[in-house]
Amino acid sequence: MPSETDPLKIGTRGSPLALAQAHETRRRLMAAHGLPEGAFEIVVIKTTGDNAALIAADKPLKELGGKGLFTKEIEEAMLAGRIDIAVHSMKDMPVAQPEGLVLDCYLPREDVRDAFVSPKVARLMDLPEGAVVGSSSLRRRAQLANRRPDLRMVEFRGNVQTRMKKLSEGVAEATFLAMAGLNRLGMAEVARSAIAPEEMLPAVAQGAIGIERRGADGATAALLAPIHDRPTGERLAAERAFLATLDGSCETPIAGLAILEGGAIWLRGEILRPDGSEAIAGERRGAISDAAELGADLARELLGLAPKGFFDWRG
Ligand SMILES: NCc1[nH]cc(CCC(=O)O)c1CC(=O)O
Repeated sequence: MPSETDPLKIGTRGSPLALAQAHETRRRLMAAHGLPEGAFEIVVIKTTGDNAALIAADKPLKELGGKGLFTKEIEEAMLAGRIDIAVHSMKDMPVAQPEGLVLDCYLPREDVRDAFVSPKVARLMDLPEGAVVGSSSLRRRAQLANRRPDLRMVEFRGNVQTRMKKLSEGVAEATFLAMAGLNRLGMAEVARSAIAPEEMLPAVAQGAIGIERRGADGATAALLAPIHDRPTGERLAAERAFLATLDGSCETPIAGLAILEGGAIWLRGEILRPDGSEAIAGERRGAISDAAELGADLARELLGLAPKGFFDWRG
Protein backbone atom coordinates (compact mmCIF):
# COMPACT_ATOMS: atom_id res chain seq x y z
CA MET A 1 0.00 0.00 0.00
CA PRO A 2 1.23 3.49 -0.76
CA SER A 3 1.80 5.76 2.25
CA GLU A 4 2.75 9.34 3.05
CA THR A 5 6.42 8.33 3.15
CA ASP A 6 6.16 6.23 -0.03
CA PRO A 7 3.34 7.77 -2.12
CA LEU A 8 1.98 6.36 -5.36
CA LYS A 9 3.03 8.74 -8.12
CA ILE A 10 0.19 9.76 -10.46
CA GLY A 11 1.41 11.16 -13.79
CA THR A 12 -0.69 13.65 -15.73
CA ARG A 13 -0.54 16.53 -18.17
CA GLY A 14 -0.84 19.96 -16.61
CA SER A 15 -3.98 21.24 -18.37
CA PRO A 16 -6.94 22.11 -16.11
CA LEU A 17 -8.91 19.13 -17.49
CA ALA A 18 -6.01 16.69 -17.08
CA LEU A 19 -5.50 17.88 -13.48
CA ALA A 20 -9.22 17.49 -12.72
CA GLN A 21 -9.01 13.90 -14.01
CA ALA A 22 -5.92 13.16 -11.91
CA HIS A 23 -7.64 14.55 -8.81
CA GLU A 24 -10.74 12.44 -9.51
CA THR A 25 -8.50 9.36 -9.77
CA ARG A 26 -6.80 10.20 -6.45
CA ARG A 27 -10.19 10.76 -4.75
CA ARG A 28 -11.44 7.37 -5.95
CA LEU A 29 -8.25 5.60 -4.84
CA MET A 30 -8.40 7.29 -1.40
CA ALA A 31 -12.05 6.24 -0.95
CA ALA A 32 -11.51 2.67 -2.19
CA HIS A 33 -8.59 2.04 0.17
CA GLY A 34 -9.24 4.44 3.05
CA LEU A 35 -5.92 6.17 2.38
CA PRO A 36 -5.03 9.83 3.10
CA GLU A 37 -4.40 12.32 0.32
CA GLY A 38 -0.66 12.25 1.12
CA ALA A 39 -0.45 8.62 0.01
CA PHE A 40 -0.68 9.92 -3.56
CA GLU A 41 1.51 12.43 -5.34
CA ILE A 42 0.37 14.12 -8.54
CA VAL A 43 3.29 14.57 -10.94
CA VAL A 44 2.76 16.97 -13.86
CA ILE A 45 4.52 16.01 -17.10
CA LYS A 46 4.81 18.26 -20.13
CA THR A 47 4.09 16.53 -23.44
CA THR A 48 4.74 17.55 -27.05
CA GLY A 49 1.04 18.41 -27.29
CA ASP A 50 1.46 20.94 -24.47
CA ASN A 51 4.14 22.90 -26.32
CA ALA A 52 2.64 26.39 -26.52
CA ALA A 53 4.51 27.34 -29.70
CA LEU A 54 3.16 24.31 -31.54
CA ILE A 55 -0.40 24.86 -30.35
CA ALA A 56 -0.30 28.58 -31.25
CA ALA A 57 0.73 27.65 -34.78
CA ASP A 58 -2.92 26.70 -35.41
CA LYS A 59 -1.86 23.81 -37.59
CA PRO A 60 -4.00 20.68 -37.64
CA LEU A 61 -2.85 18.54 -34.69
CA LYS A 62 -2.22 15.73 -37.15
CA GLU A 63 0.73 17.64 -38.62
CA LEU A 64 2.32 18.21 -35.21
CA GLY A 65 3.32 14.68 -34.37
CA GLY A 66 0.31 12.42 -34.78
CA LYS A 67 -0.31 9.46 -32.50
CA GLY A 68 0.91 9.81 -28.95
CA LEU A 69 1.19 13.60 -29.07
CA PHE A 70 -0.20 13.86 -25.53
CA THR A 71 1.14 10.58 -24.14
CA LYS A 72 4.72 9.84 -25.22
CA GLU A 73 6.57 11.72 -22.45
CA ILE A 74 4.17 10.39 -19.80
CA GLU A 75 4.69 6.80 -20.91
CA GLU A 76 8.47 7.29 -20.94
CA ALA A 77 8.31 8.57 -17.33
CA MET A 78 6.33 5.49 -16.31
CA LEU A 79 8.73 3.06 -18.00
CA ALA A 80 11.61 4.88 -16.25
CA GLY A 81 9.83 4.51 -12.87
CA ARG A 82 9.39 8.24 -12.25
CA ILE A 83 5.61 7.72 -12.00
CA ASP A 84 3.52 4.62 -11.16
CA ILE A 85 0.27 5.31 -13.00
CA ALA A 86 -0.85 7.74 -15.70
CA VAL A 87 -4.32 9.22 -16.06
CA HIS A 88 -5.48 9.74 -19.65
CA SER A 89 -8.47 10.97 -21.64
CA MET A 90 -9.11 7.73 -23.52
CA LYS A 91 -10.19 9.69 -26.57
CA ASP A 92 -6.56 10.77 -27.04
CA MET A 93 -5.03 7.33 -26.49
CA PRO A 94 -3.51 5.32 -29.32
CA VAL A 95 -5.21 1.91 -29.68
CA ALA A 96 -2.09 0.02 -28.58
CA GLN A 97 0.22 0.73 -25.64
CA PRO A 98 4.02 0.54 -25.74
CA GLU A 99 5.71 -2.71 -24.68
CA GLY A 100 5.60 -3.05 -20.90
CA LEU A 101 2.54 -0.85 -20.28
CA VAL A 102 -1.10 -1.86 -19.89
CA LEU A 103 -4.41 -0.01 -19.82
CA ASP A 104 -7.14 -2.01 -18.13
CA CYS A 105 -8.64 0.39 -15.58
CA TYR A 106 -11.38 2.83 -16.55
CA LEU A 107 -13.33 5.27 -14.38
CA PRO A 108 -17.12 5.50 -14.84
CA ARG A 109 -17.74 7.25 -18.13
CA GLU A 110 -18.97 10.85 -18.23
CA ASP A 111 -21.42 12.32 -20.76
CA VAL A 112 -20.28 11.08 -24.20
CA ARG A 113 -21.90 13.89 -26.22
CA ASP A 114 -20.39 16.88 -27.94
CA ALA A 115 -21.45 20.28 -26.62
CA PHE A 116 -22.57 23.00 -28.98
CA VAL A 117 -21.08 26.33 -27.88
CA SER A 118 -22.17 29.63 -29.38
CA PRO A 119 -22.88 33.15 -28.13
CA LYS A 120 -25.47 33.52 -30.89
CA VAL A 121 -27.69 30.47 -31.33
CA ALA A 122 -28.73 27.54 -29.15
CA ARG A 123 -28.46 24.64 -31.56
CA LEU A 124 -26.28 23.50 -34.43
CA MET A 125 -29.17 23.52 -36.89
CA ASP A 126 -30.05 27.13 -35.95
CA LEU A 127 -26.74 28.49 -37.33
CA PRO A 128 -27.41 30.86 -40.23
CA GLU A 129 -26.36 29.88 -43.73
CA GLY A 130 -22.61 30.34 -44.31
CA ALA A 131 -21.79 30.80 -40.61
CA VAL A 132 -18.15 30.32 -39.50
CA VAL A 133 -17.51 27.44 -37.08
CA GLY A 134 -14.23 26.82 -35.23
CA SER A 135 -12.87 23.32 -34.66
CA SER A 136 -9.55 21.52 -35.03
CA SER A 137 -11.05 18.07 -34.73
CA LEU A 138 -10.97 16.23 -38.05
CA ARG A 139 -14.03 14.23 -37.01
CA ARG A 140 -16.13 17.22 -36.01
CA ARG A 141 -15.09 19.18 -39.11
CA ALA A 142 -16.00 16.28 -41.41
CA GLN A 143 -19.31 15.58 -39.67
CA LEU A 144 -20.26 19.23 -39.79
CA ALA A 145 -19.33 19.61 -43.45
CA ASN A 146 -21.41 16.50 -44.12
CA ARG A 147 -24.50 17.80 -42.31
CA ARG A 148 -24.14 21.50 -43.11
CA PRO A 149 -22.09 21.92 -46.33
CA ASP A 150 -22.87 25.66 -46.27
CA LEU A 151 -20.86 26.34 -43.10
CA ARG A 152 -17.26 27.59 -43.17
CA MET A 153 -14.71 25.95 -40.89
CA VAL A 154 -11.70 27.54 -39.22
CA GLU A 155 -8.98 25.96 -37.02
CA PHE A 156 -9.73 26.46 -33.32
CA ARG A 157 -7.53 25.33 -30.48
CA GLY A 158 -6.64 26.03 -26.88
CA ASN A 159 -8.35 25.66 -23.52
CA VAL A 160 -11.99 26.52 -22.90
CA GLN A 161 -11.19 30.14 -21.91
CA THR A 162 -9.15 30.75 -25.07
CA ARG A 163 -11.92 29.35 -27.24
CA MET A 164 -14.61 31.41 -25.50
CA LYS A 165 -12.50 34.53 -26.04
CA LYS A 166 -12.18 33.75 -29.76
CA LEU A 167 -15.97 33.37 -29.94
CA SER A 168 -16.55 36.70 -28.19
CA GLU A 169 -14.08 38.35 -30.60
CA GLY A 170 -16.14 37.03 -33.50
CA VAL A 171 -13.43 34.72 -34.93
CA ALA A 172 -16.22 32.14 -35.25
CA GLU A 173 -19.91 31.97 -34.45
CA ALA A 174 -19.81 28.57 -32.79
CA THR A 175 -17.54 25.76 -31.68
CA PHE A 176 -17.72 22.29 -30.15
CA LEU A 177 -16.35 20.87 -26.92
CA ALA A 178 -16.85 17.53 -25.22
CA MET A 179 -19.60 17.66 -22.57
CA ALA A 180 -17.39 15.42 -20.44
CA GLY A 181 -14.61 17.99 -20.27
CA LEU A 182 -17.00 20.82 -19.43
CA ASN A 183 -18.68 18.75 -16.71
CA ARG A 184 -15.34 17.75 -15.16
CA LEU A 185 -14.26 21.40 -15.12
CA GLY A 186 -17.56 22.47 -13.53
CA MET A 187 -18.28 24.53 -16.65
CA ALA A 188 -21.38 22.79 -18.02
CA GLU A 189 -23.09 26.18 -18.44
CA VAL A 190 -20.72 26.93 -21.36
CA ALA A 191 -22.69 24.41 -23.46
CA ARG A 192 -25.70 25.92 -25.23
CA SER A 193 -26.93 22.39 -25.95
CA ALA A 194 -25.69 18.82 -25.98
CA ILE A 195 -25.70 17.25 -29.44
CA ALA A 196 -27.51 13.91 -29.64
CA PRO A 197 -25.38 10.98 -30.90
CA GLU A 198 -27.92 10.59 -33.72
CA GLU A 199 -26.99 14.04 -34.97
CA MET A 200 -23.25 13.85 -34.37
CA LEU A 201 -21.77 10.54 -33.24
CA PRO A 202 -18.99 11.24 -30.69
CA ALA A 203 -15.35 10.19 -30.92
CA VAL A 204 -14.39 6.69 -29.86
CA ALA A 205 -13.91 6.64 -26.06
CA GLN A 206 -15.14 10.22 -25.60
CA GLY A 207 -15.85 10.93 -21.93
CA ALA A 208 -13.78 8.00 -20.62
CA ILE A 209 -10.73 8.21 -18.35
CA GLY A 210 -8.20 5.37 -18.46
CA ILE A 211 -5.43 4.60 -15.99
CA GLU A 212 -2.25 3.12 -17.41
CA ARG A 213 0.41 1.22 -15.43
CA ARG A 214 3.45 -0.99 -15.90
CA GLY A 215 2.36 -4.51 -16.86
CA ALA A 216 4.73 -6.14 -14.39
CA ASP A 217 3.57 -3.97 -11.46
CA GLY A 218 1.20 -6.38 -9.70
CA ALA A 219 0.87 -4.23 -6.56
CA THR A 220 -0.44 -1.30 -8.60
CA ALA A 221 -2.76 -3.61 -10.57
CA ALA A 222 -4.33 -4.71 -7.26
CA LEU A 223 -4.61 -1.11 -6.10
CA LEU A 224 -6.46 -0.10 -9.28
CA ALA A 225 -8.81 -3.11 -9.48
CA PRO A 226 -11.48 -1.71 -7.09
CA ILE A 227 -11.85 1.58 -8.99
CA HIS A 228 -12.25 -0.05 -12.43
CA ASP A 229 -15.70 0.47 -13.99
CA ARG A 230 -16.53 -2.70 -15.88
CA PRO A 231 -19.33 -1.35 -18.14
CA THR A 232 -17.00 1.41 -19.36
CA GLY A 233 -14.34 -1.21 -20.12
CA GLU A 234 -16.82 -3.28 -22.12
CA ARG A 235 -17.99 -0.29 -24.16
CA LEU A 236 -14.42 0.80 -24.86
CA ALA A 237 -13.45 -2.74 -25.91
CA ALA A 238 -15.99 -2.49 -28.76
CA GLU A 239 -15.17 1.10 -29.71
CA ARG A 240 -11.39 0.70 -29.60
CA ALA A 241 -11.47 -2.55 -31.61
CA PHE A 242 -13.52 -0.64 -34.22
CA LEU A 243 -10.90 2.13 -34.28
CA ALA A 244 -7.96 -0.29 -34.34
CA THR A 245 -9.34 -2.23 -37.30
CA LEU A 246 -9.81 1.05 -39.17
CA ASP A 247 -6.21 1.93 -38.28
CA GLY A 248 -7.53 5.16 -36.81
CA SER A 249 -6.58 7.51 -34.01
CA CYS A 250 -8.15 10.53 -32.31
CA GLU A 251 -7.10 12.53 -35.36
CA THR A 252 -8.99 10.63 -38.05
CA PRO A 253 -12.59 11.32 -39.17
CA ILE A 254 -14.04 8.31 -37.34
CA ALA A 255 -16.84 8.25 -34.78
CA GLY A 256 -18.00 5.34 -32.63
CA LEU A 257 -20.21 4.78 -29.63
CA ALA A 258 -21.17 1.60 -27.78
CA ILE A 259 -24.02 1.42 -25.29
CA LEU A 260 -25.02 -1.44 -22.97
CA GLU A 261 -28.72 -2.26 -23.23
CA GLY A 262 -30.65 -5.13 -21.69
CA GLY A 263 -27.54 -7.25 -21.16
CA ALA A 264 -26.31 -6.72 -24.75
CA ILE A 265 -24.01 -4.24 -26.44
CA TRP A 266 -25.04 -1.85 -29.24
CA LEU A 267 -22.23 -0.28 -31.27
CA ARG A 268 -22.69 2.48 -33.83
CA GLY A 269 -19.86 3.64 -36.07
CA GLU A 270 -19.24 6.22 -38.78
CA ILE A 271 -16.35 6.97 -41.13
CA LEU A 272 -16.14 10.11 -43.23
CA ARG A 273 -14.14 11.64 -46.01
CA PRO A 274 -12.14 14.48 -44.43
CA ASP A 275 -14.03 17.04 -46.52
CA GLY A 276 -17.35 15.63 -45.33
CA SER A 277 -18.52 14.88 -48.85
CA GLU A 278 -19.37 11.32 -47.89
CA ALA A 279 -20.19 9.46 -44.66
CA ILE A 280 -20.62 5.72 -44.16
CA ALA A 281 -22.36 4.51 -41.00
CA GLY A 282 -23.29 1.14 -39.56
CA GLU A 283 -24.14 -0.67 -36.35
CA ARG A 284 -23.89 -4.02 -34.58
CA ARG A 285 -25.73 -5.55 -31.66
CA GLY A 286 -24.43 -8.57 -29.79
CA ALA A 287 -23.20 -10.22 -26.62
CA ILE A 288 -21.07 -8.08 -24.31
CA SER A 289 -18.47 -10.86 -24.25
CA ASP A 290 -18.05 -10.38 -28.03
CA ALA A 291 -17.50 -6.60 -27.73
CA ALA A 292 -14.10 -6.54 -29.44
CA GLU A 293 -15.18 -8.82 -32.30
CA LEU A 294 -18.26 -6.67 -32.88
CA GLY A 295 -16.05 -3.62 -33.20
CA ALA A 296 -13.65 -5.26 -35.64
CA ASP A 297 -16.54 -6.71 -37.62
CA LEU A 298 -18.29 -3.34 -37.99
CA ALA A 299 -15.00 -1.75 -39.09
CA ARG A 300 -14.55 -4.40 -41.80
CA GLU A 301 -18.11 -3.81 -43.03
CA LEU A 302 -17.55 -0.04 -43.32
CA LEU A 303 -14.16 -0.59 -44.99
CA GLY A 304 -15.89 -2.85 -47.51
CA LEU A 305 -18.45 -0.14 -48.29
CA ALA A 306 -15.85 2.62 -48.71
CA PRO A 307 -15.11 3.49 -52.33
CA LYS A 308 -11.53 3.75 -53.58
CA GLY A 309 -9.76 6.84 -52.29
CA PHE A 310 -12.02 7.19 -49.24
CA PHE A 311 -9.07 6.59 -46.93
CA ASP A 312 -6.71 9.10 -48.47
CA TRP A 313 -6.28 10.53 -44.98
CA ARG A 314 -4.63 7.28 -43.82
CA GLY A 315 -0.94 8.07 -43.96
N1 LIG B 1 -8.79 15.99 -27.97
C1 LIG B 1 -8.83 16.80 -26.80
C2 LIG B 1 -9.72 16.24 -25.75
N2 LIG B 1 -9.52 15.03 -25.21
C3 LIG B 1 -10.53 14.77 -24.31
C4 LIG B 1 -11.37 15.86 -24.29
C5 LIG B 1 -12.60 16.02 -23.49
C6 LIG B 1 -12.91 15.01 -22.43
C7 LIG B 1 -13.27 13.63 -22.91
O1 LIG B 1 -13.77 13.43 -24.04
O2 LIG B 1 -13.05 12.71 -22.12
C8 LIG B 1 -10.86 16.81 -25.19
C9 LIG B 1 -11.39 18.17 -25.47
C10 LIG B 1 -12.64 18.21 -26.29
O3 LIG B 1 -12.84 17.41 -27.21
O4 LIG B 1 -13.46 19.12 -26.04
